[in-house]
Amino acid sequence: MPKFTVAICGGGVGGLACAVALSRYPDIQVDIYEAASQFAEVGAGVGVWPRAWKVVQALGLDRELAQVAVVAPDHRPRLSFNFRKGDQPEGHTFYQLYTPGGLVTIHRPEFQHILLRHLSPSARTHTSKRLASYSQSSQQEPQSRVTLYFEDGSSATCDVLIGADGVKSATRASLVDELAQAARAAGRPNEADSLRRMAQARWSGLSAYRTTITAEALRSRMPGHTLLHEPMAYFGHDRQLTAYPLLHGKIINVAAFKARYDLEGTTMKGPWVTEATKDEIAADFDGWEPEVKAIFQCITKVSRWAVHTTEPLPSFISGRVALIGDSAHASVPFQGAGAGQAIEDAYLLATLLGHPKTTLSTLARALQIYDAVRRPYAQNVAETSRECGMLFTFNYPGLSSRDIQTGQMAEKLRAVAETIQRKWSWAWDSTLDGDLARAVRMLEPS
Ligand SMILES: Cc1cc2nc3c(=O)[nH]c(=O)nc-3n(C[C@H](O)[C@H](O)[C@H](O)COP(=O)(O)OP(=O)(O)OC[C@H]3O[C@@H](n4cnc5c(N)ncnc54)[C@H](O)[C@@H]3O)c2cc1C
Repeated sequence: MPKFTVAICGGGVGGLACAVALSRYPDIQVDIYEAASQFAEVGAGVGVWPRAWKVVQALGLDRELAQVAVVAPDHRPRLSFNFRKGDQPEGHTFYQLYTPGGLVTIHRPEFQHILLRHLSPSARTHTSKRLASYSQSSQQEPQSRVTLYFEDGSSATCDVLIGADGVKSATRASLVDELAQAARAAGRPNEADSLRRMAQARWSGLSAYRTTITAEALRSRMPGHTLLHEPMAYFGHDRQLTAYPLLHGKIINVAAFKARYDLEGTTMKGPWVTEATKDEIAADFDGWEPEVKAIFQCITKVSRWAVHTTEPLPSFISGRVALIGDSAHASVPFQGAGAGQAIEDAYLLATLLGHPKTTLSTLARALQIYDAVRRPYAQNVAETSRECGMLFTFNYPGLSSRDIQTGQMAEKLRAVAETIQRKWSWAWDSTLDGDLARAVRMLEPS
């Protein structure tokens, strides 16, 4: 007989990492509800920094992942990313971003297969189950349950619901509605109105072209291309391109961004993901250096994503419901941190739920601790990701792109790079261990 049941809504990296982390506790029954008809990831890469990689190791996934990932040798400090100013005919490398601990780059579908393989046999997966909303009793009694309502008309119940349903999260919409109702009932109508606005994701003003190319194609176009050996980040005004090798260097992940910060926060009309052509991307990066042009020439298929984010929520939890990953804190991807943050949320929440002190009657407390420990950190990472995006595209306050085009270029670029290095230091100078220990201490007051 399980001590309680957990429903996870969404089988992306966050939801599956959470299910794998909960699989360590045989007394918790896990059900995963995924909207798609099968578990499928976008055929792109994901970079994982040391903080999240340590969680991957704790979950016992690292050996299998190392077979398919590009891992820094022995995880020793190394120079990881070359920063190059790319919006001119002759590229100019202005910085080498030092990434102590290294970056692990993983092909997303392989990552998902490995997570699925590590689910406990008792974890039940349900596909074609798109959550519409949920309800729960406002009285937090041990026997109160959460009811999930799916778009196909069916429903399910659980003791805890974890919303891992990404940036368009239906769980977040229901949770924000609960928080707004509570604010209104407490006589805070203004707070209720601003909460309601947080239910939906907002366009960041960024479009991301996402694709992979083969190293073979790139080698035949430009045998000495830097990307054949090292990750690259190319910078220009309102444009940025990050690329790195995957699958032991056989393929190269490419993410090219176009910024319209004047449109940040607006509502995007039409689909968020559309097909694009290599001519469109080449036109957006017209005048860029030959290395960048060579990348575009190798493209066979490319899609364009309108990158959406969420406003900082005042809570990731409500009663017996918790949000993790992009449903809680979707950010722009300029620190390569969204998936890593989802993995950290998943691991910390699962550790609290699996702890012997957590029972049906203390569930709400475990969720409160999750919120108290994870929310400030994850929201800070989302904010620094936004700042890095502005630096990458030379839109940072006090940073004029004219300065960069003209005489003061070297000095300004170095300042940009050093700021980026500083803003990324969270990724390699800290671990989740301290937060985990603090969370467990809060569960076990002396
Ligand atoms: C261009 C780009 C590059 C990026 N690069 C990196 C990187 O290098 N490193 C990094 O750490 N992060 C990166 N990210 C961010 C990362 O992709 C996300 O933060 C991460 O995928 C979030 O994981 P998640 O599980 O929370 O959500 P998702 O991966 O979006 O998964 C959500 C799941 O929920 C399902 N779902 C949705 N709605 C429902 C519903 N109503 N009911 C049931 N299921 C539902 C979806 O089908 C999906 O399977 C990048 C993002 C972009 C756009």
